[in-house]
Amino acid sequence: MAKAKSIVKSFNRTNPWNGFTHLGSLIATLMFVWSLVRQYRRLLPYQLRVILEKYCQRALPFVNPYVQIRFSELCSENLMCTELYSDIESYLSYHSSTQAKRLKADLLKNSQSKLALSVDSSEEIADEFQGIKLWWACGKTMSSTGSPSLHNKTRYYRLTFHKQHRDLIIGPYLSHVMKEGKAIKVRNRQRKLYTNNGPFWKHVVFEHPANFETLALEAKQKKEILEDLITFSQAEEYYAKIGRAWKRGYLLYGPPGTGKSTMIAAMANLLNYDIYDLELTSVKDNAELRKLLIETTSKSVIVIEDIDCSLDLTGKRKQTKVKQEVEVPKLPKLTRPKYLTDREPKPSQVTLSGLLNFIDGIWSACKGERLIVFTTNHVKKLDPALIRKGRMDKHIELSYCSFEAFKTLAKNYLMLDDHQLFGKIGLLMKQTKMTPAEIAEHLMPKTLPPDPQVCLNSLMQSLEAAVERARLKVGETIIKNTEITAIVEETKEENKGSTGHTGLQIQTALPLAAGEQHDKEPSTKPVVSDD
Ligand SMILES: Nc1ncnc2c1ncn2[C@@H]1O[C@H](COP(=O)(O)OP(=O)(O)OP(=O)(O)O)[C@@H](O)[C@H]1O
Ligand SMILES: [Mg+2]
Repeated sequence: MAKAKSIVKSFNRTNPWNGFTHLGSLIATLMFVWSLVRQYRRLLPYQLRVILEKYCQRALPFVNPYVQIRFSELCSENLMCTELYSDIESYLSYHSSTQAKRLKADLLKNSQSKLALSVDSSEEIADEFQGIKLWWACGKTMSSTGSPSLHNKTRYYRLTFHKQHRDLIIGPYLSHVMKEGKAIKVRNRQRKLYTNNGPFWKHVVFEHPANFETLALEAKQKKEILEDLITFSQAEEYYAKIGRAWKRGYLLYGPPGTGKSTMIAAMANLLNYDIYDLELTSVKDNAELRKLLIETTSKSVIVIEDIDCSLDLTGKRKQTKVKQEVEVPKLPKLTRPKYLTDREPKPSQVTLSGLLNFIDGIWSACKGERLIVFTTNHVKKLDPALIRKGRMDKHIELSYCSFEAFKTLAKNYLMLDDHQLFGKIGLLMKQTKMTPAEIAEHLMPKTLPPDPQVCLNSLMQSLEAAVERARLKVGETIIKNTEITAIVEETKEENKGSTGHTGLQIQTALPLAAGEQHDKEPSTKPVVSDD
């Protein structure tokens, strides 16, 4: 600096052209050193690099072609700083793991095995965007709070780039960093399973191993569901363009043990979503339901299992209420003190319209992607308004195990692609119905290492027994039907004898054969109706 001052002085006093020459050569030297520092900074020791950078920047404020932006971890006025800082942190952690020589390693929150790598404070990372080179470094500054009780050092990331790329870096590059950082965070986060205890959510780490590969389903159905889910998860812009909230409803229905809950876990694993398992019966009223649902985060599956059992959502709520009012005798107020009655579990006041409002109204206003999934064993019991398309966009029937689905289970459980018993098992499966859960239980190894023959034999015996039971049931049904037909004929004859014509039309509801549609109630009584 002293040399620069003397050059400026001599420039004023003596020959001006001489001074220009000196000043020019000094600037050229400094710029040369500066460009060397920038280019080979990673080869220099950290301390030397910091000193050189500091002096070069001081000496060349007016010719320095580089711009720097600092992103602090904490800003008192704008809490979004932390969010931005953490986006950059995940972006750099991901890129640094292949480039940086000095990294910090921490265990991921709530994880015993996953490592989170981040850039060490003395390390610098070069990045490239559309052919332009830029550099990231991190550091610490003393916080302005000065409070001894708080961490008084604030971490920051510093981005350096050439000033001619200012617009490109401030605009598209930083949005790219934020978007990718967020996506990396989502990929690496520990997913959670939330359950509600009254009006509050509690959570545990969600680590269900289910996936679509191991799910026993017909290939066509599996492909359709997978495509639907992936299309949904990638359609943020499309949903915005058509003016619809980014949400999708799935109704999974079918007999117990056909994989409804397993499919929900597979969906969450596929899309990297959290699960909110909503227990409607413990929600006091519609206001509490609203509160719970507003608290759910983006990228989540909101599940209401066995929706037909959760509440009376069949549209007959009023009827039931009136009946209850008649049946329950009112006790004098003094019989139970208030502190006791307050603690008694009260029946939920959540109504069908409350639930519908939530699906269509408030929830739609919440930003982010969400799936809502209802499951039921009795789809016919549900109010059509609840499951109409637009609310429950996709209805998926999970039914008894097909031979194709059985082969998936055999591969999962016994590592078998084929076996001599497969043919016979296939034939038996055509004659009876068994759920994947039942089949899986037979395929579960009884010894280690597993003996496929033992497991397949056990399955075959069970299938044969089921076929035999179904045959007997069909026999009983035929006998019963013959009896009913005889009674009907007799009644017809009697009516003819007394009136000369059939004044009543008699319909017979025949009993269902074994394995018929699950939610049809079998009835053996003849239904009589006036014509
Ligand atoms: N389609 C399937 N693919 C693979 N495994 C299945 C399938 N269906 C059932 N299982 C096995 O059976 C067990 C029970 O299945 P799951 O709990 O998903 O049935 P569900 O349809 O939810 O039954 P419920 O109606 O009683 O709730 C699971 O742990 C899983 O191992
Ligand atoms: Mg279930």
